Amino acid sequence: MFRRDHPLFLPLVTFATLLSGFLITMSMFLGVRHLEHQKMRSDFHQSADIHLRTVVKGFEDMVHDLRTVTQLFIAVDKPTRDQFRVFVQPLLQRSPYIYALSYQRILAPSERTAFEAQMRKRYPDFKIKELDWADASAIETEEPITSKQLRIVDYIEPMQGNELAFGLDVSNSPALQGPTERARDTGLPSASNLFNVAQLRNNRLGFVIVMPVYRHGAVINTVEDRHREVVGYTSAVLRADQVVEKILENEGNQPLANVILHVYASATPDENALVYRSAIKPVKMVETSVFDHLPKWLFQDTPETISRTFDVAGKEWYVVAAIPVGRITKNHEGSLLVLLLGTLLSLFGATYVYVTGRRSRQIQQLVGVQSQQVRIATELMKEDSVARKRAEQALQLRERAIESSAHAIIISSAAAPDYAIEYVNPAFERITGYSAEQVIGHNLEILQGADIEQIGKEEIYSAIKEKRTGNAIFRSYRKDGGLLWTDMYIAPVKDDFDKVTHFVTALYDITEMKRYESELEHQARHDTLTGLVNRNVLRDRLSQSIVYGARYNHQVWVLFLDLDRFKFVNDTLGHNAGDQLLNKVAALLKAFTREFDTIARLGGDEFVLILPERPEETLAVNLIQRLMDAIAKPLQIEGHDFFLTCSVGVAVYPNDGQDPETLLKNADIAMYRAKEMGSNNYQFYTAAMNERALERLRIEGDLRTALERKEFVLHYQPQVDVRTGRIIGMEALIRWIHPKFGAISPIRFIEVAEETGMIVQIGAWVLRTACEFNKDLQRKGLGYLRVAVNLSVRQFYQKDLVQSIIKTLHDTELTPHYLEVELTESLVMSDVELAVGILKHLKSVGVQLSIDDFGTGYSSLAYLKRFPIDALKIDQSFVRDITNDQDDAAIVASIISLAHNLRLQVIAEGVETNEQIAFLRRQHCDEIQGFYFSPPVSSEAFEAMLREGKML
Ligand SMILES: Nc1nc2c(ncn2[C@@H]2O[C@@H]3COP(=O)(O)O[C@H]4[C@@H](O)[C@H](n5cnc6c(=O)[nH]c(N)nc65)O[C@@H]4COP(=O)(O)O[C@H]3[C@H]2O)c(=O)[nH]1
Repeated sequence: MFRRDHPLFLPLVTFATLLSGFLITMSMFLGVRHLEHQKMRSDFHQSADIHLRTVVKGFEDMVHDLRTVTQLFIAVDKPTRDQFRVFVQPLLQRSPYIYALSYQRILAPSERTAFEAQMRKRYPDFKIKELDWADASAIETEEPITSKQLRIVDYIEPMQGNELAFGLDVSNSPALQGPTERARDTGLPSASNLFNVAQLRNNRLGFVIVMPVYRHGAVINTVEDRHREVVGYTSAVLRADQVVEKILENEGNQPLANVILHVYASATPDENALVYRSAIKPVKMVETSVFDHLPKWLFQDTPETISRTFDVAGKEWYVVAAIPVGRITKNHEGSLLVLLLGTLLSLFGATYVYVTGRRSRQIQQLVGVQSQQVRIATELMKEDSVARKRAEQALQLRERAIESSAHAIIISSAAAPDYAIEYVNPAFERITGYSAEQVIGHNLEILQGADIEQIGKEEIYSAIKEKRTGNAIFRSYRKDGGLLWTDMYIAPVKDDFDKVTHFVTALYDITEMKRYESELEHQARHDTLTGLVNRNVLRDRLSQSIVYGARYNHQVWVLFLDLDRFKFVNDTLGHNAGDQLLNKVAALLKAFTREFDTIARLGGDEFVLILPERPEETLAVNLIQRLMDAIAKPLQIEGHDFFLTCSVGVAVYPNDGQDPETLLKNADIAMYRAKEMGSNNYQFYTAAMNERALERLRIEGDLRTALERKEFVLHYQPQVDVRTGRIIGMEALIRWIHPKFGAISPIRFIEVAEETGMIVQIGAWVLRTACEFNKDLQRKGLGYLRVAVNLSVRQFYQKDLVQSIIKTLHDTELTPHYLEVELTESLVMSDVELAVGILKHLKSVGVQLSIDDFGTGYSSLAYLKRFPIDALKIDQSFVRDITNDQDDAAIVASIISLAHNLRLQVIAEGVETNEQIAFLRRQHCDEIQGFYFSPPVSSEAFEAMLREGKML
């Protein structure tokens, strides 16, 4: 077009250099930027998904809690106010986002007066309240507004903060009408819209979920049955402005910095129904701007959103997560660097071309002599070669950048049908294990091996065909056959004539991410320690078994299995040993069950088995016994022999429940009953157990404060020397004087204290009080007696047991010799080596040691020799029949002679008659304790007995 000496030649060449430099830079910048954007999106989707799931799960748990409360009304006919309170308290603690749990009782107008009179017995000022629903804050008088059926908020917890709702007639509430009718007609939980809830002051918005309670035992088949039989509703009140925040807090999910979360109590994003917003700026759902016509990923500011609707007890809610608007530099350092370097190189190149061009022209003009042209030409050639060298260097730089990229980069020909690979970088060789020679000339499909049917293939082939960029995820395989998950990005490369000659492909190794993803999924369904399924899967499987059982008229057995004294293995040998034990039990259970049975671990030492009945295999009770026998076989852990037993509760579909929750709850109750019966036991669920379970709950709740409130006292039972007839010792026995239920036997609460760990404080109090009392008797000159104190399992394995006994003796100034520690036989036999060590330590302090309930456990006489003990206490079950059962008489006689051979003292417990004393005396028993001489008595009565010198 222009000759070299044309005035426009130089600017044009400079401009062309600059332009091509910019074009190359831009295309590299766009490519890298696209990859960065894809990564950012995938990170956002991952974290947003976690948040959305947490919110949805929180609402499901809330509905589940309400179902649990309703279960109380199904399980117990007309539960009392106190039962309700005890039952819901743990639920409220566990789910702090619930503002109140209540029971609304339906009353006919004629029952109103009687109901009020009944309530006044407990609440003297009680009146049914009516509310002007147009202005929820105004509570008005006792005159009824309507003569329709009433719905009174009868039980409500917690009372504090909900006083306004207590006794309120909610039958006229416009907000509750729809949900209540829906719940009544379906039997399912039903949520209201947002409205000004009465007890939430200052017109605060809230919503309520209600669930119907039908008459106990009613048969419900039709909607008419539901209308007739409904007697009330359970309900949960939630504060709109707190519920989501508390769910996130409760689940331990801190709001993520890179996600904005909005939750609406409506099916669409209605600002009036917005209940939660994690950032100040609202999320713009629709953005229209000039950028809409350009690819989205080019502009960082384009918001990403994920939204979904979910069900809250029959109401559709809407939740949206969005990515916050970020700085242009954030997450895009790579592309910006490419842009910067590219621009600099382009400018440098253009300047260089311009300067060299101008210089040569100047020379031309200056010399202007034909003869010098040769020299100038030579000069120019030299400079040209330098320029070429520089250009080569720039090219080498780019090549080196590709060579040192951490990700695999492949350049393949655009010629169909092979699209043969022409170049792979070292990262490709490292990631795939193929050398460049092994893949050059082949198609990229070499990486997929035989696994050719893959979803991403179509996208990549159409991108190649349409000559555009494409992205897909593939299961690829390394040369050694190992699975390699790859995220593949492909982009066309054009020549100077705009023709696509090659494709450049970037491969990201996402194997780790995929493994993590599948691990997460596995973890969500399995117990990490044992690999057994977890609670979520258990529910699904149980539902399936129930459907199967209903269709073929088969039973389904749900076994709730809890290991006895497992906590002590953990406490004494450490968690590692505990874990090994759980794994061994899991393996035992797996070996024991059939292919279609399900075994789940619920956490801790709790396992659940679902055993569906099959036509070829009916379920029989001896199955449970076999299972228990299998577990009872000795297990070797860290060189220790463990004799582990378990307690099993069984609930049977369809008799003991029709849904997974009820069956699991009832199997759990039955398991507790089995434990109460003395461990190593199984029990089938019966309706009566429910009452016991409630009582247990009550005891557990009150026991926490009993020590503070000084509700415990010690009674003392004398121990008498058979030869002299004198009192030589006493056993301290604890009594709980409950403010409401009166005296509660230790048999009923010691085990609960043991399980909850409260026994440690209670036991310390017993020890101190007994030592103080004994020292007091000595100071008063009433003799030097021995006081025996019972030690429970958990106390025995307590790390600082010996130190705390030494300290108590020191504080109370009692000589160690006058304290006797009683341990049960089964306690010391459970881990003989450990027990011998602790006993020796105790003995070194100077206290006396005795084995209680001797004869009931499985003592081996060989072991008995190794224990540094002073006395054996023969269990009262043998003593009871010594005068009329020859076997018992023989057992007692041999225990006495055995003990004497081992130089141990013998105390007979539960001695009630003169004949028994005569027998024991003949057998040379050393001491007796029992009602015949005296029952356990208060400290004052015991002191009086000593003063009057009572003798046998
Ligand atoms: N039928 C009959 N019974 C008699 C006779 N003489 C005494 N007894 C009762 O037999 C039990 C003896 O205590 P134990 O075997 O250690 O059994 C105790 C002990 O295992 C536990 N216990 C009591 N106090 C404590 C304590 O402070 N700490 C611990 N860890 N356990 C305690 O509770 C169990 C029951 O205690 P109690 O109800 O006080 O029951 C006491 C006592 O009242 C008799 O002639 N006939």
